[in-house]
Amino acid sequence: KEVETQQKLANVVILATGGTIAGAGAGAANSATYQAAKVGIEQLIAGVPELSQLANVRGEQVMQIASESITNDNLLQLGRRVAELADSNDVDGIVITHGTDTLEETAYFLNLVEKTDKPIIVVGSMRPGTAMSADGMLNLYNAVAVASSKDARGKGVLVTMNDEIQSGRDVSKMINIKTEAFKSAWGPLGMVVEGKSYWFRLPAKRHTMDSEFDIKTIKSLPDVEIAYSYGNVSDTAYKALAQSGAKAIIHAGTGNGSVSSRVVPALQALRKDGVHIIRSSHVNAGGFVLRNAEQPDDKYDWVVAHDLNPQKARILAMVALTKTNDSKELQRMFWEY
Ligand SMILES: NC(=O)C[C@H](N)C(=O)O
Repeated sequence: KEVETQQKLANVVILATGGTIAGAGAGAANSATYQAAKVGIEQLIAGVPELSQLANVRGEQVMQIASESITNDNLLQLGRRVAELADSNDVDGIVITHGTDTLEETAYFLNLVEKTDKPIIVVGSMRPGTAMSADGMLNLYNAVAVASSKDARGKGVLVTMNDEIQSGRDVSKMINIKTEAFKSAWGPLGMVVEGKSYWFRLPAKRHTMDSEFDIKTIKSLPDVEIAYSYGNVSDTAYKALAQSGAKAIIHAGTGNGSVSSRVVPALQALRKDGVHIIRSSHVNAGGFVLRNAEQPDDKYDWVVAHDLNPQKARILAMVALTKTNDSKELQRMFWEY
């Protein structure tokens, strides 16, 4: 009987990358002072014995780092391993444990490049496992629950934090000191309660199976950098980034991606030199940048990031530039993904 139940359970692989979910502090009161990426995957799995009721779970330690230190090479390495597992007949779902600082970037990257409809869930925690009211155990339990559910197939890469199921494309870390840290301007897709998922909406943008990008054909990612805008901003950072070899610069703009008159001439000149200028917004709750609003993008041959925040715009720009160097194609991709 027990063997029968075991066989009926989905096979879920947990790929561990580090972060606070694998963090450890000196004492239970240390919810914010701790070291990330300390605890190994076997210990994480052993810490949530209830996982075995949800799925046949096995773990792999892909890397062990805090997510602010993730490089493009790390992204490619992780993406390739996810693709291998997704191709395997004995894997039904994949969970990635990840630091929360760049979790939204990795989730969006995988959402663009993984050609599978199997559930891929990225999860982290805001408190280390050693702290009182640590959130990692339940977040991980929820991630495995969603990864093993048939309902989660074909919905793109998902993020389970704070009981919510978020689209990896839309979600962003909005605050760094609360467990209710991850939000999307367009709302969560669903909720996980006691290991069961409840869905309310679907992603509208192209992803995974419907994406024109494929991790298997991406050899490397081009250099795309971000320059932050504010009152009295100068053009120094933009010029320096271009000089160091950036193929595109994401303008992390004020308001609806507005550009200071002190910076406009430099950006026009950089575009003439072949660097793509992509206007996004760093407003907190979610930007919304439209073409030719604020700046004449058609005239300057610039691209707008629409609702993608600067760090997500960087991810799409890197992936898009592996396919095209045409600004009109880039803009199409920014509308579609
Ligand atoms: N909460 C966290 O996971 C933060 C940590 N710095 C990381 O991203 O790895």
